[in-house]
Amino acid sequence: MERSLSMELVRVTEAAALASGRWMGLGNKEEADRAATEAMRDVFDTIPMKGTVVIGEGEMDEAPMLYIGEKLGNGYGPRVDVAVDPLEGTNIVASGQWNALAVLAVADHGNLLHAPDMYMDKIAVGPESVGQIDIDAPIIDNLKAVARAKNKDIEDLVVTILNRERHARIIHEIREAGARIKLLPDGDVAAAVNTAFDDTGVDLLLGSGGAPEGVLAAVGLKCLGGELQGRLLPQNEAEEERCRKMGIENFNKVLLMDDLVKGDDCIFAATGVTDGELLKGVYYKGSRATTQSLVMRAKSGTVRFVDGTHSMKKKPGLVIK
Ligand SMILES: O=P(O)(O)OC[C@H]1O[C@](O)(COP(=O)(O)O)[C@@H](O)[C@@H]1O
Repeated sequence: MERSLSMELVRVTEAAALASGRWMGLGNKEEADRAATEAMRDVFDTIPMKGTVVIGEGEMDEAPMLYIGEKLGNGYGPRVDVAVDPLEGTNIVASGQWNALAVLAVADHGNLLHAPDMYMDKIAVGPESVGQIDIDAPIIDNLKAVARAKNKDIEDLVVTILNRERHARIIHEIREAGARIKLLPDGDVAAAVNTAFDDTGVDLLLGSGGAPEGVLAAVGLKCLGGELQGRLLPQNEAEEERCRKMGIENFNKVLLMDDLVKGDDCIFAATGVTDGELLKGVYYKGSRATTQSLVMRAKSGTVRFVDGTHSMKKKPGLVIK
């Protein structure tokens, strides 16, 4: 993949963030998501690539755009697989909370896990703790290993986990071990990526969230030299069947980094929609708006933060609401 593709792709997440940020706090997650999806779709067609959506807004009959199998790009660049979440954290935007992102990942054709839309158990850490975690080990062992790797006491660690009833046992075990916790209302892609940045103050992500989000986070962590381990959690026979349809026979298998995204020819791009620990959200002032994005390429290991100032007058399609 050409390295210039990363800078092109950040325009896609910027557009989705600019469109959906307008819906912050308005209590309408569907419209916020629709705005992000339409804006993302429009810009994709200007990007020099032959892309196919492998993680998107749903199957062809469920989603009008960015559906699995949809072709993206202007047809002239590399053949790539694309994972998108135009608005990661629809409820976050609707209620004006933290860490909503417009996010995508691109990898060489055939290199992204075609993760079905179901839960995935996850453990994610930044570079210092790579090789130290084990999704099958007791929580306390993982906490001890990460504390050792980061030269911290367990009491110094901060674990992020979605604030869900299904996580009651894990939360109890983390508290028993003495580590601190950040309970998230939503948004475990940002939370996973945050583990790779000291400034965010977050050491580990634990618990289950969306499987598509797990693949997106794995690409982000691959670019940052971190690690995510996952395991699909089909809840019923229909979900097991969906795994098989996506080519996943052994859904109990622990998914390691190379199962989630093969090789290192992959790009991750995200733009903040609402403020987060890592990225600022969209700010509007008159006819201008500012964005902050993160764009990274695993092959080169380059991590870029991109601040954008946009003239909304020149992007009339984005003055949505
Ligand atoms: O809300 P659930 O069912 O626990 O699902 C968790 C998933 O939902 C999210 O919090 C937000 O997803 P949406 O943007 O689709 O609302 C993800 O970050 C996370 O992986």
